Amino acid sequence: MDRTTEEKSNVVEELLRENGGWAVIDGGLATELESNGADIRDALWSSKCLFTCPELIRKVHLDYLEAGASILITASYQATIQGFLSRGFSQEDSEALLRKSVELAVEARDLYLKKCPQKRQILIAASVGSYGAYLADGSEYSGDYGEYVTLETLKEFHRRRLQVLVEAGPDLIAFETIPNKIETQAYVELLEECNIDTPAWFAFSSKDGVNIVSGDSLVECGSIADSCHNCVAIGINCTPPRFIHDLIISMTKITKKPILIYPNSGESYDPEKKEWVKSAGGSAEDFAPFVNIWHEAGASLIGGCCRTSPDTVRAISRALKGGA
Ligand SMILES: C[S+](C)CC[C@H](N)C(=O)O
Ligand SMILES: N[C@@H](CCS)C(=O)O
Ligand SMILES: [Zn+2]
Repeated sequence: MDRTTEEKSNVVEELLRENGGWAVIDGGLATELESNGADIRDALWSSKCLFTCPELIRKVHLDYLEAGASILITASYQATIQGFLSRGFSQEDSEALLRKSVELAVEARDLYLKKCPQKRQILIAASVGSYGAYLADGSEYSGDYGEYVTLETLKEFHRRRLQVLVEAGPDLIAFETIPNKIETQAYVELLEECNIDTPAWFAFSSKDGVNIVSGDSLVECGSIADSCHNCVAIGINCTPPRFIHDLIISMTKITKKPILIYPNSGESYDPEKKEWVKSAGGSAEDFAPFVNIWHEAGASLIGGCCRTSPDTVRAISRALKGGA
């Protein structure tokens, strides 16, 4: 049965209510694909697995559900029509790969719920990585797209991709690792222009605990997201754990919507080698001891991003349930 727009827009609130005020997002999908042997040192990064090893994506989704995640983020972070076309796929096949990312997560949810004695709500969030992710040069961590990339360029880049993902029927759209204000604005305008009624979250990345990675103001970008009627949660992802607390405090001042955080391990990414390197700022491979502090500070949706694993998710889940 088709859900109404109102039912769709309440999915996050409902999940939080059912769960007592918090919910666990999964961990790094790409990281776990690599841990399972996938080679994603490629311009398509993890979206390469959509055509090389789709069954592995389904397995990793299942592993995250078994670890306690209630929200699965699809393998579409770096899946773009332009990226697939440049690799020789047709328009039709490129769109099918985008849909496949949602289908694999839905299949994992169905498999999990079939064998899970305690039924629980599980949401599928269709990942939309930035234009910088598609460029595959690490520019999602600088937000520097050069002077020729305009608001219209970004809207044109994301439009069909967003429509195809929405048509595949996810519960949510996850705009992730958003690096700058112009891309935030592009997403908000596209949701409206395309009459999309699927709810969305906006997750920004920061490397100083104050602004988002481009230097654009978190307060300003978060407020743009907050004013979007599709937006059901705002937060931070792929950001070192040491910055998270201050960022949550900043967000509580600009939104009443649920706040989400899914930090990375604190390492930094080398886009040329496509490897993660220990960062001088120190790393916190296991940030589970902090999650209750972050929850008290205002975050209600908590998970992990790059270089986190099902073990991280298990530890987050245990900590939020009141375990050690
Ligand atoms: C979130 S980053 C680690 C994704 C990969 C990056 N866009 C690249 O292609 O190198
Ligand atoms: N959700 C992405 C990473 C975002 S930085 C992944 O597939 O791992
Ligand atoms: Zn990440």
